[in-house]
Amino acid sequence: MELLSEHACFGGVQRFYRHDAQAIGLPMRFSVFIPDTAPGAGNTHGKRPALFYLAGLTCTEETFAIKGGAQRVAAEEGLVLVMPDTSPRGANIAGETDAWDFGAGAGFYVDATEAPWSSHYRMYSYILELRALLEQELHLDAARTGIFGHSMGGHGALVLALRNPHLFRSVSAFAPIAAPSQCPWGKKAFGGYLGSDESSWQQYDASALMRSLQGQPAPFPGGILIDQGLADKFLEEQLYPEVFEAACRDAGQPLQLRRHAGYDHGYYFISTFVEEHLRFHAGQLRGS
Ligand SMILES: N[C@@H](CCC(=O)N[C@@H](CSC=O)C(=O)NCC(=O)O)C(=O)O
Repeated sequence: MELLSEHACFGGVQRFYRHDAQAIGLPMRFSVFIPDTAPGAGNTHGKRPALFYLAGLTCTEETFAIKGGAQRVAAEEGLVLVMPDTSPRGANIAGETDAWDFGAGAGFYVDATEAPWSSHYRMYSYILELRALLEQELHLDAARTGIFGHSMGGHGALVLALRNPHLFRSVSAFAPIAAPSQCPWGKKAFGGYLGSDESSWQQYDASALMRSLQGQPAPFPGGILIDQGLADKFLEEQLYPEVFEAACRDAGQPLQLRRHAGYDHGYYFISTFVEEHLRFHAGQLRGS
């Protein structure tokens, strides 16, 4: 891991790194907030609880660090924040930067199976690789790691958590793309990255995954938290929180889906409710 820059922040440090990502086959950037750099500070047996944040379309490893306003509460709760980039960069695939909702900045946290994307666009595996890397390098506590995200990153967080509840103990989202197989963003991304066989899309669709869990114990008995603004211009066409809500109800998965009048899709909305997400995760991760 190459440290690119670091900045003192709320008694801890906000860092930016680059590393060679095996899943991607290219260098990737990510940022971390470490609440206290003293060895063993504020954590158990020298291991730090951590929270991954997956950002949305057009974002980078900087977006949440700059706009989310999360570091003060993360410092109070002793949580490491991990903020990966949202796609491979510099894959040099024709058309990669033609659209803001597909290609660069729009990796959708899936492992592409369709050429030419399949050579580098493997963001699902990349997040798991980064988690394992930082467990070693930053002494993250494997047993106390949570995940959250926004929009495309909310979709990624829900999918990564639902498929790996043994790796992520808590999950929440802001305005997630909750049923991507059914919306234009998801159809475009899944069609391009995974091909036209929609059965292969279901493994990356949080609502489909939740439906498949009916009859099994709820993977997150402490609940899933979702905040959604009602003035969000993408709500009706792209997000479908009600589909995920119904799937949770049918599967017996506790869900707090909070609908907020007047809030849109952007970082003013996220920064308003981010403290409650951090406290929610800290509470879940503190349990045994
Ligand atoms: N360029 C788009 C708007 C793109 C956008 O709103 N991106 C969101 C995530 S959307 C789903 O993943 C975002 O987080 N943007 C970063 C920010 O700083 O707000 C358009 O023209 O509408």
